[in-house]
Amino acid sequence: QCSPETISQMESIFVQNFSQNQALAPMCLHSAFHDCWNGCNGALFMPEEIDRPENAGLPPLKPYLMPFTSQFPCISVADLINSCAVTALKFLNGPDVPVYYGRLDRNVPDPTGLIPEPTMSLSALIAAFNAIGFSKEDVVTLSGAHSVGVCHGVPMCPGHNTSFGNHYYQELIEGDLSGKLPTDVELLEDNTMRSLVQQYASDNSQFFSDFSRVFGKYISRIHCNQTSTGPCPLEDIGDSTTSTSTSSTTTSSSGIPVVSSTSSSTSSSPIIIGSPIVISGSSSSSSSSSSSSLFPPVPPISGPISNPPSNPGGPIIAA
Ligand code: HEM
Ligand SMILES: [Ca+2]
Repeated sequence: QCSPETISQMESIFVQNFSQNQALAPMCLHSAFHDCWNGCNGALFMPEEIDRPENAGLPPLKPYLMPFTSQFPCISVADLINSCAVTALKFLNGPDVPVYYGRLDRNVPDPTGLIPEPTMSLSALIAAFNAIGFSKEDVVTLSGAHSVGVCHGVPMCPGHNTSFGNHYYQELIEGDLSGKLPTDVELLEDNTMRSLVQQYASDNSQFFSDFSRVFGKYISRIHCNQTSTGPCPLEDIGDSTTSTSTSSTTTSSSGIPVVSSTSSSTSSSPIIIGSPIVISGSSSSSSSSSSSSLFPPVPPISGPISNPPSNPGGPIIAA
């Protein structure tokens, strides 16, 4: 297990890299959502998992984060993902989220088809979260993560997507639906959920404290067969994931609909704006050939941003 000093060393590397590439911090936050759905176990980066359509947008994170495990052998992949996520949240001006270290990695991919699809109905979305112990209010809270980042290159909160905050809820209320997912817009369909959207829209500190609590709970979800000092709320699932959940529904892979205009019409085809893959030539520095993959080509956020992404030209991994 890493010392607090090592953890903070890692976090300062994250922060340095976040400021060099705008796409990175939202990706880290997104990755914790995906790794922890079936338990924070690092399996997200297994080859069988990362390339699944449900993980679209996340593959560039793997070659960025994995080298940390050789630089800092004390950290598990699962802890690395969560460390990056909570550091990202702070970097993006979001709240502090309690995080502990000591998760163990699992060498079996999680079942496919568990992560909620952006096209699912509100009732299916609520049911999916209920099944893992989260209320419909929690769905409203967690969805606020879409105040940052992009969906297939489209800013989720255009003009505001580099800062975590309640502008997401304000845009929903105001009917400014550009860049929103169908599941975002659906939060207005249910009275209870809509009133929480309204509360958050007018009270950022309530949003922050709820997000900190609910996301903190979410990233503490590990399996009980992992010897960890942290919370352990999930049942032991053993280590033989047979082909369970055959979930036929992996369809929407390439076609995630994003609400494109301020009207409520959804476009039937995916909107992919610009966002060319910029290869950050890891030009100079540290001889080793592997260093070129340390900072991967992550797509820049298109649309208005406060702070243009600069080409990092290679990783900054402090010795
Ligand atoms: C409620 C169900 C959710 C659905 C259906 C959903 C779906 C999606 C989709 C389709 C994307 C776009 C990925 C791409 O670029 O192709 C996305 C992005 C993102 N999601 Fe979610 N999400 C959900 C909940 C969450 C939660 C709970 C979090 C974290 C707390 C989260 C964090 C993010 C972030 C930060 C991004 C931006 C990623 C980036 O900029 O690279 N999402 N989500
Ligand atoms: Ca996982």
